[in-house]
Amino acid sequence: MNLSWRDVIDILAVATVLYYTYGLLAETRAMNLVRGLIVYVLVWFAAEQLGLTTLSWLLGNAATLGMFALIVVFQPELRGVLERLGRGRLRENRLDVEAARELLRAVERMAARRLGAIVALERRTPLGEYAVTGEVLDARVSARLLETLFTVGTPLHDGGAIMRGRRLVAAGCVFPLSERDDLKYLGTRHRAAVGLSEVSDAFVIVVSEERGTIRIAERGELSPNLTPSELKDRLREVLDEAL
Ligand SMILES: Nc1ncnc2c1ncn2[C@@H]1O[C@H](COP(=O)(O)OP(=O)(O)OP(=O)(O)O)[C@@H](O)[C@H]1O
Repeated sequence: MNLSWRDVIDILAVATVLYYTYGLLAETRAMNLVRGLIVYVLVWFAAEQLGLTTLSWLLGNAATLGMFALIVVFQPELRGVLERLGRGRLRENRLDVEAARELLRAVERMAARRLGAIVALERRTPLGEYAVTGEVLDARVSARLLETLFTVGTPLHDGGAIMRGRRLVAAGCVFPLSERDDLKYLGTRHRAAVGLSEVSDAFVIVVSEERGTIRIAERGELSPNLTPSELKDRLREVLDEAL
């Protein structure tokens, strides 16, 4: 078989598309779907090969209907992927050192003042669908801005804030609550932090109004109480640079 330069370009292009598609889907709920689809296709293929006509007819027709259902169910993810493609940014949003320092300063002060707060750092999973549940700000992050936003009695203090890189995207946002039974003893602020980290790869910082504690929710897990310097260490993982 002759391999022409066209084939080489073709193979490289397909590999690139698959690589970026994986990068976009990894850590989102769409990844479970991809695994499910692979099993579905394997069963369908086996049914065809074994001549199980009724089963393969059923799976074939269900697949056509299923495509429409998937577009409806995963509309937020699809929109997020297209938005990212449009912005030409397929990579993770990196926090910069300056924004991280401002964030740390704000969290430390809010914990000391017992201002309840919840700040989500967007990474690969787009959080645009949650940003629009609050007030879209698109402001440069500063400690004073964050502290002001979470001051009790102000219109935006209820709900969570979302950071994308060095920008404060929105505040007063409603995050999904975790349904985990073992977290039912927690209040809604902490359950919302865990809930958002279950459906995305966001790094969510929660300051408790009652206790003045700082905790992080990531990948569906809530950390124990952290000191500001422990939070700084954990932030390095998101930052990937010295703080
Ligand atoms: N779905 C949500 N998304 C974002 N923020 C939320 C959500 N639900 C509640 N909150 C925030 O949590 C606050 C209520 O916190 P609550 O006391 O129930 O929780 P908590 O986890 O015990 O927090 P704290 O320790 O600060 O009291 C609300 O005023 C609101 O600001």
